[in-house]
Amino acid sequence: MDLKSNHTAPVLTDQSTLGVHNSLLQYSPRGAAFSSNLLLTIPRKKTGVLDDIRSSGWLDAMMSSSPPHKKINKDIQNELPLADADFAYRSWLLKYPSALTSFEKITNFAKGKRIALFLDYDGTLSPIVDDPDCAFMSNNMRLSVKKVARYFPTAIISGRSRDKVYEFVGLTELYYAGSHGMDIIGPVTKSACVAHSNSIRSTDKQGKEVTLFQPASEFLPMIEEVYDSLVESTKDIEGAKVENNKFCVSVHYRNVDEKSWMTVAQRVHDVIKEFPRLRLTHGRKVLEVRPMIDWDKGKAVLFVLESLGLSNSDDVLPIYVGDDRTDEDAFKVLRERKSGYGIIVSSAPKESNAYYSLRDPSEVMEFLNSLVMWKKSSGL
Ligand SMILES: O=P(O)(O)OC[C@H]1O[C@H](O[C@H]2O[C@H](CO)[C@@H](O)[C@H](O)[C@H]2O)[C@H](O)[C@@H](O)[C@@H]1O
Repeated sequence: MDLKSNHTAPVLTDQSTLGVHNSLLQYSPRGAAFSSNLLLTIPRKKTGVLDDIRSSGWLDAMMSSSPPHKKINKDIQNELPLADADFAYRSWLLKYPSALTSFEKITNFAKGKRIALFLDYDGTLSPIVDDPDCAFMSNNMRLSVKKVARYFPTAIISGRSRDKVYEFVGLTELYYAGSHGMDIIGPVTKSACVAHSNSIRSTDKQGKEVTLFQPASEFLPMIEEVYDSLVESTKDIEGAKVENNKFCVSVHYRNVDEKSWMTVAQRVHDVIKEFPRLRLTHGRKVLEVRPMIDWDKGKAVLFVLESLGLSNSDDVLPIYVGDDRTDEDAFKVLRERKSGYGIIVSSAPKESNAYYSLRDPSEVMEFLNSLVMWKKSSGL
């Protein structure tokens, strides 16, 4: 990869919200009707590091950060018996209808429009597994993504490093955005050049000319440093794993005994307090450390649409499918634009900015296959 640019990062402007350091702010749902654990609190007082961690809601967020994927007899988030959990899920479906049962409605709306597809990776195209290095997507899923990309421009928008997610997906016909959209590779088009002054021409692994956009490139040395510090400071916590996602770092605690989650939070807090230009967000059993810039998956979606010449257009229908809190930024952008649909992938009720839902990656695959069938049969 040929990288020459020295970009200036778009600066996050809401750092002083409620006078709280941004690293202590996290995704706050619109109002958790089903799971009160999802209501995250903002620290009222800061008398010490441990107080910060307890009162900031880090632990609450860590507890509620992912539905269980192994235990099937209980909804651990609410400790509801199966029948109640099922009832809660069915009630939730009234607010976020299944994209499969609403398929006709979606395609009716898509008539005469060009669909642009955005897919998150972990938990959307591949099931959540204990070892992040083994989150492989199935061959059937790969085939479905390949087919759908023949008909609709398709981009993967992941928190992973772009190289890693490409390694997992392995399809050259897609656009890729890694590090929560802070590392985007797309086609060389006229609109890509004007899409953002920070875009540069580069070459991909196949030697093809591409447009590269890395709004946080100035943070690379800092991310390397924080990665090394996090590895060092968590090395004695059994099960903790630190992943370098190039422009952000993930600290996984899925395999850490729950009794030590506080220690994980404490160590991460201790490290990032030395880096005031970094912030922390919560994912599924993962703490994500990233640059404090005004860029997220939502901005990445707009960037890709613009690069492809598909923005500002009434005849484009963007669809974004994702399962995590960081995907909410993209759902929100589509909702605010009043064009396009967010589809949340979840087997448990949770508040979202999405319009529709799918239960798990197997339903995502069914949805992608249905899009292909619809397109073929409509002869459009
Ligand atoms: O935006 P995404 O593509 O969804 O990436 C978000 C994070 O995904 C990965 O972690 C998650 O999936 C792992 C594998 O199933 C799982 O072990 C982990 O608990 C999940 O949080 C990835 O490893 C992270 O770096 C991404 O930030």
